[in-house]
This record gives sequence, structure tokens and C-alpha cells, in this order.
Amino acid sequence: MDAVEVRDLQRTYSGGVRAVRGISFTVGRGEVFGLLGTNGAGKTSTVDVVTGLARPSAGTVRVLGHDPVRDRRLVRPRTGVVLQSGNLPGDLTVAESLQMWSGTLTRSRPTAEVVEVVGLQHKLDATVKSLSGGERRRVDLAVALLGRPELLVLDEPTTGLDAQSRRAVWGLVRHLVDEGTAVLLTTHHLEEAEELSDRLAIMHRGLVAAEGTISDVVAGHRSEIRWAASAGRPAAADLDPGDTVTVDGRHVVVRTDHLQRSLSRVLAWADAQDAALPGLQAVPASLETAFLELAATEEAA
Ligand SMILES: Nc1ncnc2c1ncn2[C@@H]1O[C@H](COP(=O)(O)OP(=O)(O)OP(=O)(O)O)[C@@H](O)[C@H]1O
Repeated sequence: MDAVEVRDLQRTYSGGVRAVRGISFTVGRGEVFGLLGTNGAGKTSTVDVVTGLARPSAGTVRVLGHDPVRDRRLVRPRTGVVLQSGNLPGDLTVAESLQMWSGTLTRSRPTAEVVEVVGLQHKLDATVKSLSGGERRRVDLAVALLGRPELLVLDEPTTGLDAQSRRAVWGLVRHLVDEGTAVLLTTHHLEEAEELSDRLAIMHRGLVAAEGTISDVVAGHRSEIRWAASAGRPAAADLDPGDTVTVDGRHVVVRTDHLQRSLSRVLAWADAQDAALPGLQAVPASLETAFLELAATEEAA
């Protein structure tokens, strides 16, 4: 049984906003599933249904085999949730916050273990309201981890964290996944999605525009070679068959499925002209190029 099964999910808000227009995906045990998307794509509207905060307008959602709203009392203790706005009381210290949460759980991890995992030993006596944004995020994570969750829902878990803390969170997530935890991750950081996700979906305007492993999603998107337009552009006959060349703002852009071969052709063309190519870049197809291309499409409108 998958940790999360979303089938034909729709969410329509009062006023008729169709935030989610029929999406399906699963998150397996011991898997990180990344949910990416453009602003307003419907990620939070989807996560709210998975965490039992809202009901679907149509379609079904199962979490650990249960309905997350009807069976909330079964599902919630087995799920760790880190939402964008943590809502721990500001006047409690870090230690008090963790003890309070631990007291509500039937099989809590020792708080000292969790504190060490998230690196908050030096802030145990600080009040939550006195913490920096990144430190608060760590407390949110610590709370989510206390219950040994089978499913961890992370909504933008590293927003506001510095590069070192972000990597620490990534290491932590990988450690939990190795232990068998399933993770549903939303993020705007494509590097984070690349680093952590086993599979991912890119949402755009309430639909899933692409889904699969990173290689699946990147496949079919083209690599780019670019340089300053002042150096001129080659004719189609100078390039590899199938390549396209455009002038994009101040750059010449060659799009290709065969980056190395095309780069050789471009360099041979430049040599023949005795031309320098200022700002020359060869950019392999990546999650970022795929994301930008999908975000620019209007088909899903
Ligand atoms: N309570 C609400 N009432 C009406 N419309 C809403 C409500 N909440 C969200 N929406 C709309 O639903 C759409 C999807 O919003 P949602 O917050 O799910 O997107 P998102 O992918 O999480 O976006 P972002 O990346 O910007 O956080 C948006 O057009 C948003 O304006």
C-alpha cells in the first residue's frame, strides 16, 4: 500500500476558483515525492487535502490507507507535517515546546535525540519567538519528527534557511527515507527537488504538467548553447540537423538534443569565421530548463 494515493483530485473554492482540476499521484513508502509548480498552481490546495485540513471537491485521497479527514485520529499520529507557517506558541522555550508535543504522542522519540538531529542543542532555553526564521524552521521539523512519522509532509521546508542548514535538512530527510519514511515535499527550489526527489510532479494551473523521475521529466527538453548576439549567428546549414537557432534578447541560442555534437559544430563555425563567442555557455537540459518550458506553455490554461 502506498503512503499517499491521490486519484482525480479536484478542489474548487467558493467563488468558483478551480485550484486543482483533476490530478493523480502516489507516494510510496521510503520515497520522496516532490510536488513542484508555478505560483498558484495548486500545490498548497493539494497538500491541505493530504494533511486532512480540507476535503476534496471531487476525487479521492488515501493516506496510509485511510481517509485523512474521516480517519484523522488514525492518520494524524502517523504523519509529520511541516507547513509554511509554523504555529508553535512563541512564549514557550524550545525545550518546553518539544516536551509539550512529546506528551501528546503515544510513541515519541526522545526529545534529546530530535534536538541533536536538527542541531538545536544550543537553543533549548530560548523562547520560540526569539529564534531566527531558520531556527524556527528547525523547531518545526523537530516537532514533526517526534512522532516517528511514517509519512512526512514538508511544505517548503528550507525556505529561509542558509545554505549550510539547508544541506543539513537534506541530510536529515535522506536519513529518514533510508529508515522507510515516505516524504511529500513541496518546494520552489529546483536544486532541492533534484537533490531529494525520487519522483516528482510539476503542477501548472491546477493540473500535473509533467511527472516521473527527474530523467523522465527532463527527457524531451533540449539543451542550449548561447553566446552574445554581437558575435553573430550561424546559418542552419552550419549546425547539426534538427538544431534551432534564435536570438533571445542579447543572446544567440541554439537548442539541441545532442549538446556535445552541436557544440563542436558551433565552435567549428566560429573558427571558420575567426570569431570569438563572448559569454559562451553550454547548458544541458535540466529540471530548471524543463520547469521553465512547462511554465511558459499555455496548453493547461
Ligand atoms: N481560500 C481560497 N479561496 C479562493 N481561492 C483560493 C483560496 N486558496 C487558494 N486559492 C486560489 O487557488 C489557486 C491555487 O492556490 P495554491 O495556494 O494551492 O497554489 P500554490 O501552488 O501553493 O501556490 P504558491 O506556489 O504561490 O504558494 C490560486 O489561484 C489561489 O489564488
